[in-house]
Amino acid sequence: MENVFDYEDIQLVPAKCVVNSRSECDTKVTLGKHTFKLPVVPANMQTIIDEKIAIYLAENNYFYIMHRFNPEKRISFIQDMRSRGLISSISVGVKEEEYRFIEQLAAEKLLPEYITIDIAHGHSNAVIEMIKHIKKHLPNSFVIAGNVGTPEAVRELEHAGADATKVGIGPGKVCITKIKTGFGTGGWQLAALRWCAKAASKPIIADGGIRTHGDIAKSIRFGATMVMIGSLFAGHEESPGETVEKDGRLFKEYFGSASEFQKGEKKNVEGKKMYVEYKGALQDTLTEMEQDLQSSISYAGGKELDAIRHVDYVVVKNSIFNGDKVY
Ligand SMILES: NC(=O)C1=CN([C@@H]2O[C@H](COP(=O)(O)OP(=O)(O)OC[C@H]3O[C@@H](n4cnc5c(N)ncnc54)[C@H](OP(=O)(O)O)[C@@H]3O)[C@@H](O)[C@H]2O)C=CC1
Ligand SMILES: Nc1nc2c(ncn2[C@@H]2O[C@H](COP(=O)(O)O)[C@@H](O)[C@H]2O)c(=O)[nH]1
Repeated sequence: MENVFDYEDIQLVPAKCVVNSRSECDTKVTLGKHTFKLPVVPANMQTIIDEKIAIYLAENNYFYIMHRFNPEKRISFIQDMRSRGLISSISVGVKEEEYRFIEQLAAEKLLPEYITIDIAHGHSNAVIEMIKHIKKHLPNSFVIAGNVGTPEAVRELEHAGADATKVGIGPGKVCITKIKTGFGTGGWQLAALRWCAKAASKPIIADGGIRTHGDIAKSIRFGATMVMIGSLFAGHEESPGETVEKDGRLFKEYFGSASEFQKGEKKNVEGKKMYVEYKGALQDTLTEMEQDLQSSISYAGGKELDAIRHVDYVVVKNSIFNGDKVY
């Protein structure tokens, strides 16, 4: 791999505007059989999403993926979503009990629309076997498999039956995989996304490393259909993490799914905890993301997300912020 770069090293080049107002630009995206308001999904982590947020997102036509860290609640979660007429989108791991869980869903005719196989090193036989198992028992569920960081992995998981792959090993804000193992796409996630997208024949979800709303547009330019985001969704009123007060300011916890706080033990720890300043209502962030993305589409010279995929870009190594901050 040559010419690696990350989000902060890239600027997209504006094209002639074809709208009179940014409100004319449409941020909708289709994944599988459903169309969603934004090409963005909050990370399937315990301090980012819970059942209440999942219901809110589904009711308001945003994509969501429920985490897998309360495995005993998944059946009732699917039943509840179904009784409300909402999409079910859950996560699974690859251990033996997860095979029985998939069989139980099939036996009870509980058919989630989306199932995400969520493990750290997704380029593995464990994931390939789980994709096949899900496709055998729940052939109509849309399977997202990850995480991976190479074209070989994308091709192998697609070949095994995955409907989408999730790209990103170690670029996350609470991730320490890159430090503890020396491996990953941290620092070159955007280039890894481009590399993987060139090999993909199905949608890619870019996962981790998004620090600004402009990074969503950049992900789409480099091949993502959808973008998974943790830290920007942490710290909201609705966020499940603990709230703490420090020097009169409110913060909420955000911890890694492979941290000791998630695992309850210090074994194979590859994640940490941080505190994120309280951000207010989740909907305000979603609305701002939509507006910023509408603006991105207008700069791309189009009316729909697809326009972003065709713009030129320049590499401006580490210089776009010039010391500026958004807030
Ligand atoms: N996107 C990212 O960069 C990363 C994300 N995470 C997140 O942390 C959570 C926990 O992940 P994970 O530890 O995979 O989940 P699990 O603890 O459920 O592990 C899944 C299975 O994969 C095995 N496994 C895990 N890592 C490796 C590896 N490097 N090589 C071989 N086998 C492995 C585990 O066995 P054993 O534990 O015995 O090895 C276990 O059998 C997930 O939500 C994941 O998304 C974690 C790290 C990186
Ligand atoms: N290496 C680790 N990665 C993790 C862990 N928990 C979650 N994640 C990944 O991070 C993204 C979110 O990234 P962000 O930059 O938007 O905050 C998430 O979707 C996972 O892929 C972990 O413990 N270790």
